[in-house]
Amino acid sequence: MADSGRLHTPQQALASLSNGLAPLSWEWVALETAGDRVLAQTLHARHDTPPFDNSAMDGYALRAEDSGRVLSVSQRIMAGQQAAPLERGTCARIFTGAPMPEGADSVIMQEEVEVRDEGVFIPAGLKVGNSVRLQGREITTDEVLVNQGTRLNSAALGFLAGQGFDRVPVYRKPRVALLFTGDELRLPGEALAPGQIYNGNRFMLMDLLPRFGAELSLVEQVPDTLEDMTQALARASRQADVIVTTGGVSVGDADYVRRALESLGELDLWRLSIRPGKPLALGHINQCRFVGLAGNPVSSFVGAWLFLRPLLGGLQGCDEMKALPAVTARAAFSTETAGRDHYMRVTLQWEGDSYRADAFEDQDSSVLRSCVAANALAVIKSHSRVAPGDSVSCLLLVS
Ligand SMILES: Nc1nc2c(c(=O)[nH]1)N[C@H]1C(S)=C(S)[C@@H](COP(=O)(O)OP(=O)(O)OC[C@H]3O[C@@H](n4cnc5c(N)ncnc54)[C@H](O)[C@@H]3O)O[C@H]1N2
Ligand code: MOO
Repeated sequence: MADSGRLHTPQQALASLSNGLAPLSWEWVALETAGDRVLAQTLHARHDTPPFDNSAMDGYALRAEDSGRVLSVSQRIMAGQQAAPLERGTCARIFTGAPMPEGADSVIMQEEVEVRDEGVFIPAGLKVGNSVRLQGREITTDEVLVNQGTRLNSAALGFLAGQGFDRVPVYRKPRVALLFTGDELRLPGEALAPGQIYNGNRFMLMDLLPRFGAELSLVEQVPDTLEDMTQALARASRQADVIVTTGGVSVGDADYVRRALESLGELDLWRLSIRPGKPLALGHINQCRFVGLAGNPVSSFVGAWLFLRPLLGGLQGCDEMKALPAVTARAAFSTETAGRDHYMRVTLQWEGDSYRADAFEDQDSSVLRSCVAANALAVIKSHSRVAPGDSVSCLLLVS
């Protein structure tokens, strides 16, 4: 049972989440579907890249020692063609990416030569290796290509394709059950009765969690009773790796989530010294992890970035997702914090030599509008003051 009297630090929450955290099983997937997946094995180069010496320019291939003379053109080599050995005392017309003919050791680009009736005049002083991309320049056979634990970005996909990989071993996506509490919630498209609101968190989290690698296995609205919540958690824990709830983790009369969790598994930690998102609850039901996000939309949004991203990253074997990248910016706002660290939603703009951080004026945890233009969270420590121009640390919201 978690100590309900004190507030925990975000570091304690992250430590609790990383307890026993290990990647799930892995699978082969087609390269075209592997974007943002995490590599489950280190891959090695199958061949040299580039696989043959080739020209970096459109021009003429020759022996550098022949420069300073007029050379006749003995062959023409396009990319994709095979070259014949270069005849002595001649040059070859060559194009970017075309294989170097055996015997040639340099390329001169066409803008630098003079084409005459009797041949091509090559100015003197050409250096061996000029404008030649040597075989294996990028990588050689058996060298490490991409390390296990790398999240495959677009460049990695192109690089792997360049090595002929058409499928790759990646960690399985964590299955996430997303449960919403709050009898006041309706779906867009339905009419609102007095007192009701639309379930914004549903759309926010259904978009955000897959960006962190989640596969949503269940998305459900749970009626605000202890029995319904207990049944929903039990069902979800049998099919998901992670259960995420929003709302119902504070101290209100309808806040059943913690009690339901404790009847089935364990509450590991509750309540953080942060704003927004104080009532965050962490726990588990058998092997299934539980993250209870506070219901206020901004609390859910910030909690997902700070805690679900590293958890889902850990389940996918991705160290890079342990922490958000940080930059220092100049505040374009003033604020004063009380007893909790404040994660303010800010818009960073590069101003030539530094970042400027603008904060949406209303930073209340119910105002999701404050997140719409935000690309970072400025972390303002408890009991501190920030004035315009002060340096603030900002966590970048990159998924
Ligand atoms: N007496 C106290 N009251 C509250 C405390 C406290 O310490 N003592 N903490 C406050 C803080 S801080 C937060 S944050 C909220 C979080 O409470 P819950 O996690 O129990 O969330 P709910 O009460 O269910 O909802 C809060 C708020 O958010 C709206 N909501 C909920 N779900 C959604 C959704 N899916 N989409 C859009 N909006 C949603 C809900 O209608 C409420 O307005 O508790 C404070 N209270
Ligand atoms: O912890 Mo709450 O999100 O500050 O309103």
